[in-house]
Amino acid sequence: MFQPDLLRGKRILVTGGGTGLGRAISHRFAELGASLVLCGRRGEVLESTAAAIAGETGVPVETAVCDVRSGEAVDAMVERLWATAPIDILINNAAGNFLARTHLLSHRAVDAVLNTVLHGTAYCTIACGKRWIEGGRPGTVLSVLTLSALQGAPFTVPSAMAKAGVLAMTKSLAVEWGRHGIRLVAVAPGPFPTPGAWQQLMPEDRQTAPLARSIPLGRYGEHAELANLCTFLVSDQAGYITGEAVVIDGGKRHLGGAGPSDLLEWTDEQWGKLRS
Ligand SMILES: CCCCCCCCCCC/C=C/C(=O)SCCNC(=O)CCNC(=O)[C@H](O)C(C)(C)COP(=O)(O)OP(=O)(O)OC[C@H]1O[C@@H](n2cnc3c(N)ncnc32)[C@H](O)[C@@H]1OP(=O)(O)O
Ligand SMILES: NC(=O)C1=CN([C@@H]2O[C@H](COP(=O)(O)OP(=O)(O)OC[C@H]3O[C@@H](n4cnc5c(N)ncnc54)[C@H](OP(=O)(O)O)[C@@H]3O)[C@@H](O)[C@H]2O)C=CC1
Repeated sequence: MFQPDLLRGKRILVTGGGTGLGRAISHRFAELGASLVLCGRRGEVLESTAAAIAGETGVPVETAVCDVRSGEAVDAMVERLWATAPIDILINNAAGNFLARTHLLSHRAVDAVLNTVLHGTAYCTIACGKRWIEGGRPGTVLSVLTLSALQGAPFTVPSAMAKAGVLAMTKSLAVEWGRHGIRLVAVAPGPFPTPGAWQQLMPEDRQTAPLARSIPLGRYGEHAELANLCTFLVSDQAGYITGEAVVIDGGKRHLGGAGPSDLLEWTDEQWGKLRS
């Protein structure tokens, strides 16, 4: 589907690259020749993923233990990485989220999500952006949003707020940094099962709802589908796309326009009865 060397020569930093979607995206980048740096808080998780990806693809995979909630830690990580070679592409994927009734959230609970998703993304983006601009180098930032950035999401309000902020950053910096050859793009996925997201957001009680009610294509996303979209967006083939967020959700976002979703499961008999 892609040229096998599409990302050769690109050095890519993936936050949250040790697990879930970050891992799947990283794996695809490596298959296409990119060299990788995977960042996260847990060194052993990063090492295990890096070894697996390097073993399967033969490309170098570095790791960087860093809590993106700390601006100082992010600056130190990026400074250290740049000392070896500049990063060409940043993937803002690290996130925290949980289901909760918003009026009961403590300040620390709100901060745990906002600091990771909104502040962490800003710290990583600015740390790379300033080095690209000062060094006269082009760069690309891809941020992983959620559908909630576009349409809100009850019971995961700090995440929706933070991701909406990241979308605003994407559009704003596309304009401010465009003349430096820096592109900012985003993806807004619907549900893609991962252990991390399912543990936080899909308790057993929620897993019985029929998929067809909430996703027009009737299935969850596959990791490879998201990874391929990200690959295209960060590649030079997408060099004229900036400030955009691409939704990848099996049509979930448009369900509201289809009317009440229970109608999707009506039988011919039910429709016949209505007509008569
Ligand atoms: C077809 C049907 C569709 C259904 C939809 C399916 C889902 C679709 C996907 C939607 C989009 C997904 C977005 C995602 O981001 S998924 C990513 C999930 N991954 C993670 O969250 C991994 C990282 N997460 C964490 O590290 C933690 O969860 C946390 C964010 C909480 C941060 O951890 P940390 O160790 O720093 O924080 P603490 O545990 O010390 O907690 C800090 C305060 O937060 C309070 N807290 C924690 N959890 C909860 C909770 N569940 N409810 C309320 N409050 C919570 C905690 O008590 C601390 O506050 P206090 O000190 O005041 O007690
Ligand atoms: N799965 C889904 O259905 C959807 C996911 N998304 C988005 O996709 C991305 C990946 O989610 P997913 O793979 O499902 O979930 P995961 O829980 O697997 O991924 C979250 C990653 O972020 C890292 N991380 C969390 N907090 C920090 C921090 N403070 N500093 C550095 N790294 C951190 C975690 O590693 P560690 O704990 O070691 O730090 C982990 O690798 C997120 O941005 C999420 O919002 C969007 C829509 C749908």
